[in-house]
Amino acid sequence: MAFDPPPATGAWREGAHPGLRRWLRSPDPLVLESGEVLPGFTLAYQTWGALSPERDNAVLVLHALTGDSHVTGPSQPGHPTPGWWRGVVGPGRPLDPARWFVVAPNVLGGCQGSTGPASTAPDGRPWGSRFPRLSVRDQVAAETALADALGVRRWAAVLGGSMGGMRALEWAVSHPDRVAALLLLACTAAASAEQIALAAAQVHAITADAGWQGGDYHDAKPGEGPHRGLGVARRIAHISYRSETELANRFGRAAQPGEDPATGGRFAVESYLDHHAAKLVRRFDAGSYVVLSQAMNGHDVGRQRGGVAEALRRVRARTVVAGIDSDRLYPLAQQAELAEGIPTATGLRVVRSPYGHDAFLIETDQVGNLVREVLAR
Ligand SMILES: CC(=O)SCCNC(=O)CCNC(=O)[C@H](O)C(C)(C)COP(=O)(O)OP(=O)(O)OC[C@H]1O[C@@H](n2cnc3c(N)ncnc32)[C@H](O)[C@@H]1OP(=O)(O)O
Ligand SMILES: N[C@@H](CCO)C(=O)O
Repeated sequence: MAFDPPPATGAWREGAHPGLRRWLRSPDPLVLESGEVLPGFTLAYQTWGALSPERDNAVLVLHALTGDSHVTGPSQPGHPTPGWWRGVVGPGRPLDPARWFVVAPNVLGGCQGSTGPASTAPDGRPWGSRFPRLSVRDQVAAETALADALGVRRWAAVLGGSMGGMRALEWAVSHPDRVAALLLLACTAAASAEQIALAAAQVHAITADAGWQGGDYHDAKPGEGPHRGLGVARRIAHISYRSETELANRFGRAAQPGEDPATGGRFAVESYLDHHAAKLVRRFDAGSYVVLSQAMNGHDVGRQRGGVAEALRRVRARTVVAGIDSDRLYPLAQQAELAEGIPTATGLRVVRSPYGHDAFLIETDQVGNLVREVLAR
């Protein structure tokens, strides 16, 4: 991918990729929940603002499945999409870098600078199929190392939506003393049967593509990787990210202009999904998609902690939990469970939107108000 991690060395190393990304390489082996060991790892990250002398203004922003460290600002070299929360983070916005030190890492297992299946293993070849299975806890363990390296003892707030919300929750449960405030958006305490099923179907779409080559396609010529499978996965996923009502109102049974479904042409909604599939295939690694999907499927904050209710009781952060009224992928009942189970939660906030799960990226006014609420001391 565009930002392959630097080679391992015996010490912490820090540097910058082209564009705005920085990276930090841990020399320490990361013992994973599975018992496997990752021999050192790199996390790419971006920051905005400066850490205060008291070190009390750091905010960790955690991205969703196909997001990355580029939270705000225009597109940058090697990355075609502008910041995914540009309406929330920036001068004059709810998370203003004049006041807050905003830190956004690319998740472990990702493909925008952090160690993942497309990265180079110590033997000089891509990890590919040899990349170990990760859990959300492993990803947070890597982020803990980043916090230590940046000198952040306690986050003023940890914010996350969807997969980012899983990591935010895991931070607050595994390190209650390191998270002062918490925003959990459109996420869950444990992946449900339906979420696992949908993600598993997406993983099968990728691994059934001949271009997958057992996961060892990273040296293949351009166009010979599992791009068709990744495109099918994105189509399935994108349907779940939007609401039935939105799709009905927006596209209905309309044909794509210039095409006739009766003679082999596409419906407009098909063309829309084709567009999103093509966009993702251009910017995302299929191996990362599989690793991250499996990590989300394994998410259960109560595992080996006496169950979800017991785990949620560990949280000490001032917590705002919010869901989206039209989210069919992460339905409101899941956020209600979080709001009821976290002793320091202020109840359940509901984002009103026709857009479904993706509203956590689209409804920036409502999300911005939630961020303000979390940051108010
Ligand atoms: C937390 C994270 O970081 S997650 C990462 C977030 N970013 C992404 O996932 C990028 C992919 N995009 C998305 O998921 C969503 O589009 C969002 C949430 C970012 C934005 O949603 P919206 O603003 O509602 O965009 P929408 O889903 O309507 O898509 C608009 C695109 O569809 C295209 N489109 C609309 N109708 C059609 C059609 N009939 N045929 C083909 N394309 C179509 C538009 O031209 C537009 O293209 P562009 O994005 O290349 O300019
Ligand atoms: N559109 C988001 C939804 C998943 O939360 C993404 O691609 O990451």
